[in-house]
Amino acid sequence: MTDVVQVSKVRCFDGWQYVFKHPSETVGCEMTFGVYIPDHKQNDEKLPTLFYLSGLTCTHANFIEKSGFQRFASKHRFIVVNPDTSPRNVNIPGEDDSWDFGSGAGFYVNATAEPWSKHYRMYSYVVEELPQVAAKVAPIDNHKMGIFGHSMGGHGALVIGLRNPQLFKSISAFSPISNPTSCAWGIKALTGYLGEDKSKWADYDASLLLAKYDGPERHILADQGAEDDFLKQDQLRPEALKSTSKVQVEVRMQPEHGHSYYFISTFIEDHFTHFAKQINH
Ligand SMILES: N[C@@H](CCC(=O)N[C@@H](CSC=O)C(=O)NCC(=O)O)C(=O)O
Repeated sequence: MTDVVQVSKVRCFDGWQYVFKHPSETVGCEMTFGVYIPDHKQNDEKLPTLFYLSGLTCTHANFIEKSGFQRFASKHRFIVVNPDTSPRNVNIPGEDDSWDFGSGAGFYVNATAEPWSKHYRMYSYVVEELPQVAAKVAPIDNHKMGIFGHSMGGHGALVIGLRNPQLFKSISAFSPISNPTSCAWGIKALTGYLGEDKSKWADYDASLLLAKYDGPERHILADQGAEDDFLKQDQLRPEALKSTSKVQVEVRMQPEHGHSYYFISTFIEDHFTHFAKQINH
């Protein structure tokens, strides 16, 4: 028996877009996530799987409804799993007061500061619980998993991918918050969730993790819109993502593009091609 409940199922590009919900042990509330499953042989065939992390203010729905990813997931026969961006309705005073902190803004950290530490554990949710829960409803090949995301979710994908290279064989991002210890969004979130001691923040900063990464070689693809207002406000700082001997970081500055899902949908195909290359090379 499974405690995962199907919320919806829609036919899309030779596959099915599902939404599920389940009671999460990790974050202590009900969590909703999307799963796209392309048509495949029914007999025990496991499929490569991409996990997508969304940005500030998003639920599971933004990516499903706006990115057009299903066409390419179907073409490559990849499963795609995408969670919500935070716990919700957990009765923390002020949880719904900001668009860049609390609900819709979990920042993919395990909070240690009160009153957030009991529920705001999105790092462990994505790394430990979500792959297991999703595997109850989809034929995930857990040797061929990758992670990508947008903005706050791009930060989450970079951090989680770099810290868990055995789990996630591919990493890519759209307009990631690349250096959260040095931008306003990141400083607000890390102070609130982890406390004032900045030495505790480094494990959640991709640019700092890159400098000390010593795992298997990686090629990270990051697309960035050159006209993105958040880039101009210095929230994203892609220049902080430096290649190392172990990690080639390819930041593609895309002229005339902004931060929105119009930008994501324009380049989404390349992130599926990137994943295909990383798991097959
Ligand atoms: N406060 C604004 C801006 C919110 C916004 O732009 N969110 C982005 C992610 S920003 C970094 O994580 C987003 O993906 N929005 C969802 C969408 O569908 O575009 C606002 O509330 O509009």
